[in-house]
Amino acid sequence: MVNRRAKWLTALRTPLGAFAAALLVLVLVLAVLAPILWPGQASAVDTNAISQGPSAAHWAGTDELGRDILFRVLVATRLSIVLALLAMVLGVVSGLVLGTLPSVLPRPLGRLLIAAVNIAVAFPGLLLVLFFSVIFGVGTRGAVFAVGFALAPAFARLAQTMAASVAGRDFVAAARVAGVGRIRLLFRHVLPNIAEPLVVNATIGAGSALLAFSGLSFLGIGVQAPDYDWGRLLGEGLNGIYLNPVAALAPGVAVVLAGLAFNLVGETVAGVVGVRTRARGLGPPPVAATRADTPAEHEDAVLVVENLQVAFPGPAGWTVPVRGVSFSVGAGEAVGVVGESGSGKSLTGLAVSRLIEAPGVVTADRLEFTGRPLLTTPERELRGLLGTSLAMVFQDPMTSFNPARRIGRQLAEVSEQHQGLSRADAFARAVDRLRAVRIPAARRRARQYPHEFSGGMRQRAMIGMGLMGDPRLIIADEPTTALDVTVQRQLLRLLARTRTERGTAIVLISHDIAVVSQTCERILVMYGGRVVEDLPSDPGVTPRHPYTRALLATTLDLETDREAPLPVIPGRPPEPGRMPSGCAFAARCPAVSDRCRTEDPVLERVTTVHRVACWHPDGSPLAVPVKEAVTTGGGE
Ligand SMILES: Nc1ncnc2c1ncn2[C@@H]1O[C@H](COP(=O)(O)OP(=O)(O)OP(=O)(O)O)[C@@H](O)[C@H]1O
Repeated sequence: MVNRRAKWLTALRTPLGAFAAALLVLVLVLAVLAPILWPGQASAVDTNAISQGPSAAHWAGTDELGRDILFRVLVATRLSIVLALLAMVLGVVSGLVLGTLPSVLPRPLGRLLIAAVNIAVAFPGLLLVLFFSVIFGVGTRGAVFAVGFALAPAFARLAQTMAASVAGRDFVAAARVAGVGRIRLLFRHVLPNIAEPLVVNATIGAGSALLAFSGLSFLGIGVQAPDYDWGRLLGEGLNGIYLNPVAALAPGVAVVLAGLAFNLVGETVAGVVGVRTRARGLGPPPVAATRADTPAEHEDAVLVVENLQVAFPGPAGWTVPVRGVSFSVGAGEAVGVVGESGSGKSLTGLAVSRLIEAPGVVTADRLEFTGRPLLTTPERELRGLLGTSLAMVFQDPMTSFNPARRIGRQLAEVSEQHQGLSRADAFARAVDRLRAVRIPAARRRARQYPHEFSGGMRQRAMIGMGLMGDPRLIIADEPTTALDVTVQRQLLRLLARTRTERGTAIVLISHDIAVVSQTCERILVMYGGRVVEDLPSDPGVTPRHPYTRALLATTLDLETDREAPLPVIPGRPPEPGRMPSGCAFAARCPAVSDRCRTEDPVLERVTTVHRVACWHPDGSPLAVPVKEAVTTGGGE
């Protein structure tokens, strides 16, 4: 709620938002007050001042009965706006009914309705208005119906498309399974989720209704005398345009300004409800304080990350979910990144792959991949480098591929783009890579679409896509989370084999320390956007940070007592926007001291291969190394 209010205030503070709001308020105030304040002036006939041009007494001149045109334009605001709004409401309501009925009606009827709407949308709007005004007859009521129904097909189409996209979502399927009826489904689950874009379009639609209505009145088939709206005044003004051009100009300007007010307000509302918060007005992102973390050293590092920070603008200021992460990955090394949800693991992986989009801001003292600085290398060069040398495997195998393209072609695209291979050669290479990741009948499979692959096969194909180039590093972000244990094990084995065969380094991001310790020789433990421990998974090295020990203590194994309650780490990680000034883990740490609450520990070397960020790293260390503490999980 606070977020939404802050967004509105930010939108209103932009020049466009402020102008739109001021214009709309002016139009609405005039619509309410003008007919109350100046009814006499607008209808007073002055036979001594017939069809005059602008003068001190009549700023916009007079009409053929000597009535003051400016006052008439001001008084006509109410009727023009009310009729436009009525037509808009009619259009939105009938559009919504037409657009959502297909999801409630039996399928054949629904299809018929969709076809009818599609045909109606194909007609130009003006033609529809004229068609309906012939049906509903001349006059104000007929014009409201004509404009309203002419607007309906566009809204129906919009509602249909949006309702269809919501209807495919999991929560609607869940409600359906739970036995929720179609109509209830529509009102409870579908409509609330499409309301915001519809409101935005309705606001913009009011501008169109105003224009269409003025057009009808101008043609003489809308508002009839003695009533008058802007369209009618425009028509009358045009009759005497050689005597007094301002008589036509004044209502024309009114139509344009009011139409603009509705359209601009619609755009502003769209910005608030649909578009990401912009960084504007927040000031520059916070500069990462240089941390005294001891760098991890590698002579042959593929990846060097020093003091990496990722910040996002929010309504209440910048949030910094990754706050000074430093590590390096040696050639052919497998490094695991573990931590609870929200610790900044994925953002670290995305920042390295340059996949953090604006308004997110990535800064680092050093961010180098194969010796090339990622933050300063030009975009074109970077695309080539990352396209061939870095592979990314994401968590959700369903969404990793474009559902509309064959797998083989998607793989081949990499070689066509970056290695200049011909279409046929690139496809042959794709088949070869699918074979390398053990996809059976690779040639046939390459011609299939992603939905024809199982989850595990899709993940393999994703790794195959990474192998189209000559990857020096594979970043796999929770690659096995959506897979069952057997497939998970196969995939980890494939990653390990790729590493030994090709010397590819691997960064494996996972919340599961068991998975990571089986696959990687080094583990980075992240908490609150920082690396709190960097240790080998070797037997012989015992974890020192209380958080690493807590993570290990929550790992289940075959000997876990099934009767005892599941082990958990008490408390919750801090929100990125509410980091304490001391150690982020202090509130949950069993070994906490006063110093932990006020001073943030840096990552210090305890041995040549082990770094830890803790004021009390020696307090009751775990008796066993990570690999021994974890007795189950995917193995090679
Ligand atoms: N685009 C964004 N804008 C603002 N905050 C974001 C954005 N993306 C992520 N965050 C925040 O950054 C924090 C870290 O996110 P990240 O996805 O890196 O966590 P994670 O450790 O990978 O957790 P998980 O395992 O749940 O994916 C989270 O608290 C998240 O809310």
